[in-house]
Amino acid sequence: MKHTVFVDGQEGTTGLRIHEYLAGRDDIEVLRIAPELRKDAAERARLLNAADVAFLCLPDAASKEAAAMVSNPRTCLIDASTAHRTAPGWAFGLPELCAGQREQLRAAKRIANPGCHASAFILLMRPLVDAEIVPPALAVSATSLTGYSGGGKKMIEQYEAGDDAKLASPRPYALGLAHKHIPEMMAHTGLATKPLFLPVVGPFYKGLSVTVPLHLAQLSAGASAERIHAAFAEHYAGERFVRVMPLNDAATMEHGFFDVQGCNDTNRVDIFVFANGDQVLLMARLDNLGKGASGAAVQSMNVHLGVDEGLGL
Ligand SMILES: NC(=O)C1=CN([C@@H]2O[C@H](COP(=O)(O)OP(=O)(O)OC[C@H]3O[C@@H](n4cnc5c(N)ncnc54)[C@H](OP(=O)(O)O)[C@@H]3O)[C@@H](O)[C@H]2O)C=CC1
Ligand SMILES: CC(=O)N[C@@H](CCC(=O)OP(=O)(O)O)C(=O)O
Repeated sequence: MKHTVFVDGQEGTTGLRIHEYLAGRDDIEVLRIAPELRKDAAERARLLNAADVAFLCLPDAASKEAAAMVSNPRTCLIDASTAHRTAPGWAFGLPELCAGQREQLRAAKRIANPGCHASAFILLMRPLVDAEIVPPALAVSATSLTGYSGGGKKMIEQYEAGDDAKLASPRPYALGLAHKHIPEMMAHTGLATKPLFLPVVGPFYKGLSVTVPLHLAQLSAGASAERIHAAFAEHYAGERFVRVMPLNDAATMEHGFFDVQGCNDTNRVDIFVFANGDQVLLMARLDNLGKGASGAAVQSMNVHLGVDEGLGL
């Protein structure tokens, strides 16, 4: 029997991408809302409760509203918004987070998909906190470079209108140092000090990389670039969607520039460690619409349904 799937927010950036991933799957029957009813509460509630899996690809407030509409105990919600990522009763949709995460996603009926910046940051920091290389109290800084599709339909329209010269250069934002991903970055890494996080949006459609600079002297005794790299290799051994690149990746070093778009059109995360003496640079890159959003949501659905985790990805 096919699993029924509904995407609430089917016309949005992440919703459309999820539909692309689901197209061609013969184990899934997609329920579609009539375009003129896509904001009609009663029709949304009917479809949410008819689905085995419902993706919420909505602004935070509408996601909370949708979650409150579900009374069918069989419906599994996978929320792409920020609304539930640290909420009690919601599992975090990052199968690679730690041992036991897949079992949680298999059992959960409420799954919160990680934010795009947060996915990359957490995948860098969690293994190092778990391996006791990064002390949980460490004050960490991170920068993220992201394509403009991360800002959804409105930002895409601004960039594609092509009439604002200011958009031609990279734009740092969240200068209030309170980006909405910080709570999940702390909750799912175990870092006790609020990271200083600076995102930068650039004039390209998609692709994202988070960079975390570290000084070995600030880390636990015995920390080295080799130990950091080994901790990643061990944590992600056997993970099909995480690729730990060689220490000081020769191809990137030779080229001299980092390719932020190198994971585009994949569900993959690439992890890099660059080091020189006491200084280490950690980088994780992903497609913000792939592993940063819609790909991750489909991956979590696959884990929940107990089918091949890479189906459709
Ligand atoms: N883009 C990205 O890279 C990522 C996005 N996310 C998150 O995923 C969620 C969706 O983002 P994204 O797809 O980019 O956003 P978009 O703005 O592209 O799409 C959101 C969609 O939701 C629709 N919508 C708004 N309110 C309602 C409502 N009350 N009922 C039904 N539909 C509604 C909008 O309708 P209309 O078309 O009329 O505007 C729009 O089609 C957000 O919470 C976002 O923060 C998460 C990770 C990455
Ligand atoms: C370029 C841009 O604006 N990106 C968005 C993040 C997109 C994302 O991951 O989204 P959610 O947490 O909303 O799900 C931002 O930084 O707010």
